[in-house]
Amino acid sequence: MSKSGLRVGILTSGGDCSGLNAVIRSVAKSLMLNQEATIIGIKDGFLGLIEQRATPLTYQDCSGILSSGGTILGTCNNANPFNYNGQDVSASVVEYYHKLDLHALVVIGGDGSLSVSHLLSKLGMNIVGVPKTIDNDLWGTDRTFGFDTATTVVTDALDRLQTTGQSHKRLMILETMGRYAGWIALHGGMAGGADVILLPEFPYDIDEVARACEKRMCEKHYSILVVAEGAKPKNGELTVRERVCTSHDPLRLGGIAEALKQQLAVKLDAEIRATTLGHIQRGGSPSSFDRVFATNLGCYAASLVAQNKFGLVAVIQNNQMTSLPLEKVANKTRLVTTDDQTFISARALGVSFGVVGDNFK
Ligand SMILES: Nc1ncnc2c1ncn2[C@@H]1O[C@H](COP(=O)(O)OP(=O)(O)O)[C@@H](O)[C@H]1O
Ligand SMILES: O=P(O)(O)OC[C@H]1O[C@](O)(COP(=O)(O)O)[C@@H](O)[C@@H]1O
Ligand SMILES: [Mg+2]
Repeated sequence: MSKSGLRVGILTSGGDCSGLNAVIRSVAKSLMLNQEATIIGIKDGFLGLIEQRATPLTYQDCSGILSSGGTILGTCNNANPFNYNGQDVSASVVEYYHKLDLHALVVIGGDGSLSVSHLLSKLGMNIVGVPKTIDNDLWGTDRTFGFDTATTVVTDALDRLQTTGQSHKRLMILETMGRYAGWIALHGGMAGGADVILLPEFPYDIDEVARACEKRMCEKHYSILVVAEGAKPKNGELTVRERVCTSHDPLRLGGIAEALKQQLAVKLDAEIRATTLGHIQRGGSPSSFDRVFATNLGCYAASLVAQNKFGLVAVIQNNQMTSLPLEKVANKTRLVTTDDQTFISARALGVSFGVVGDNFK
């Protein structure tokens, strides 16, 4: 046991993203170095708490992982302690937390995981949350780590699609992730110079999309369209890739790029190719921005633990680290709005969102 006797658990939950290991390293090293804490790694998110799988992390375990993608702890996006195969196993999760003799638990997760964390903290667990997701859709924080890396992947893909699209004079469609939020498509699309960006927040009019593509094809003989996986036509449905019935939100989105290609093919006299980036956006080494940001978040979360401040989420607001109560963040998401500066810039540059006039709603 460490001199201070402080025992802190850590877990990663929900879809992985680049920078998870940077947070684990930062939380663990700063608590070990400054509080002489013992760090207990919980395996596979909340599943590890349910199935009682945890192991101490040594300083060495947390070294050399800053640049690696994924999570050394594993993760899970369908293990809800309040509904695990139809049963509420939250009491045994709390019991296991006490059995591990934890002073606190750091949960690195997205909207779903932070909602679970809020419920567990109401049952007496000392929890500090660290927001993660490539989707950048968490309420209360200006951004999440993993997002910069994901948009960098989108940008690289668009640069590549541009050269091949230009050579063949084609309309190139790229589908990004993001669930019901358009942040990845908006930022990736802007960084990659897209002509048309379709977001979940603003259902598109297919004739307007066709008009915008045709205009660009006439002007420069090729065009780039970015579509978020959660985008849908006006009065239309989401495009669903699969259903994970054990998940709190069973829908897995995907396939809109191919669907759009079919819809546009009958309206345009142009060759069209569709690409879906998928999990490439989630994997691999974090960008330098995400490494530093994730490290800062981890250190801040560790400082909250050291000060016995629990039931909180470490966030960034106006470039300052601060914290918010879990209950404020739980069950909320942050979507693109028309007053977002990147959206405003896109409109000023003539990017089409497939919406007629100013009919954004
Ligand atoms: N609103 C919610 N209330 C309770 N549990 C939830 C809620 N949303 C998701 N969960 C559970 O939280 C875990 C992670 O959720 P998920 O949405 O996959 O990831 P993320 O934390 O990245 O949003 C899963 O075990 C899921 O069953
Ligand atoms: O890996 P899965 O289960 O296919 O889930 C895909 C979803 O996870 C994400 O990559 C990340 O979402 P979360 O951060 O909320 O887990 C979404 O963009 C995407 O819709
Ligand atoms: Mg989520």
